[in-house]
Amino acid sequence: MPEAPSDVTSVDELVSRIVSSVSPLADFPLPLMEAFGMAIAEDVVAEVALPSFDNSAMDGYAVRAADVAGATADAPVRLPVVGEISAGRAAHLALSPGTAVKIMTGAPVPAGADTVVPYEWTDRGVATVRIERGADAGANIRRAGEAVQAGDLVVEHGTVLGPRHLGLLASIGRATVRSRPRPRVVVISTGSELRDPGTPLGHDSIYDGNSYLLAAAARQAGATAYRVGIVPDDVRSFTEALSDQLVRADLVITSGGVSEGDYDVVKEALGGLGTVWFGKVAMQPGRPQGFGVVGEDEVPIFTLPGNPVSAYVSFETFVLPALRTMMGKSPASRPTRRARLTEPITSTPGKRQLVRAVHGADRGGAWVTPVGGHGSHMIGDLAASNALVVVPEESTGVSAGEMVQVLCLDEDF
Ligand SMILES: Nc1nc2c(c(=O)[nH]1)N[C@H]1C(S)=C(S)[C@@H](COP(=O)(O)OP(=O)(O)OC[C@H]3O[C@@H](n4cnc5c(N)ncnc54)[C@H](O)[C@@H]3O)O[C@H]1N2
Ligand code: MOO
Repeated sequence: MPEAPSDVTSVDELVSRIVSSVSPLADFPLPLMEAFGMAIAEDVVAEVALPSFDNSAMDGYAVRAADVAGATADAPVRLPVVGEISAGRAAHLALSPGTAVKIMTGAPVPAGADTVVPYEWTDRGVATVRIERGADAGANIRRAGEAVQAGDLVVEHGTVLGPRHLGLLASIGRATVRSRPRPRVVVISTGSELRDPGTPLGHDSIYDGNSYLLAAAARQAGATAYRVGIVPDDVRSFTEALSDQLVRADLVITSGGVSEGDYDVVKEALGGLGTVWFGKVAMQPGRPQGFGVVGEDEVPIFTLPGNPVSAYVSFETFVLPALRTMMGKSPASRPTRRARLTEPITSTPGKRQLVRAVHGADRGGAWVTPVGGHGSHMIGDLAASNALVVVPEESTGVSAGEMVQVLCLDEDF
């Protein structure tokens, strides 16, 4: 039966509430490697040109093109070698007409030279060199400013820094760049039935998979994750654990204890504060949700449902946009891609369904195949999937062969 609209919040409404209520973290200068994967919060203008001086592209001899013009194996040119310049050990040499200077790749071209003859065209002579082929003026010389000019805008505000950006920033001499830091995310699992992996299980206990699932998802999103682990279904223990953790948190994620049970500790502990909303979202899985702020610093908190698939899908739908907003990354939510559905999906109208699936591509284009069943405890299916098919709220089902919207979970964006 479709939900009564007054009872439930739509996914889009909650996402936009979340995105508009979290703020980007303050930016500050970060050492380059710490800024890897983060959005830069400044426009970077090169203060130096690259290359910063004319330099050789080859190991060989710096000469004047006119002096070697017409050289052949049968009619070689012989020039005295008057010096040697290697990269990083360059004397200020000037080349006189009719002479050669040995030069290594990257070394500054001496004044007076206008070309470099590679070793391969010579006898590699030390005192004199026999040159068997001429070189055009300008050949094998990398000109100052050819790669980047001083004053060029090299990295734009908002760019997510990857290896190539870091290489360029270091090359123009930047040791730090203004960037927003990684949000510090604290992950707390609630449930008296939970045990740590590696410890014995009782007949009614289960291992805490969620804190690993969620901490890893937070890390994959670019955050620093602190996995606090298990807190039992006891309001005092939960409140203590939460207030202990708030000092190091930019964002808190809890799992479990938010539905209608008699021991739903998260709801009980936070429900009275008035700063955390609890409700139902028109989404499957991930119906019970909570979002708000806690503590003096008003740290955003997401109280995700305990079923593992629900917790993960809720992270993807609600926490990821918040983290990306904090990091200054855009878009906040993962963009969907279109793919051809290979098997039918049934759906009840009134809620958005996010179906675990495997996504791939062949010569016919992108395809997506649902994995497993609907149950939000089916973690095996979750691990076997790499995508979620988004079945819209109004849909009554999708037939095989139709095009659908897909979230590709392991793709960077
Ligand atoms: N009467 C109702 N019952 C339930 C409703 C409802 O509307 N009315 N909603 C169901 C839905 S949908 C979900 S989702 C769950 C959410 O429950 P909670 O968030 O309160 O979570 P728990 O009850 O604590 O646990 C649910 C389930 O997940 C397992 N779990 C919990 N934590 C972990 C963990 N860290 N690692 C692995 N598995 C975990 C737990 O053992 C339970 O099996 O509520 C439904 N009930
Ligand atoms: O919504 Mo619960 O998240 O169906 O399993």
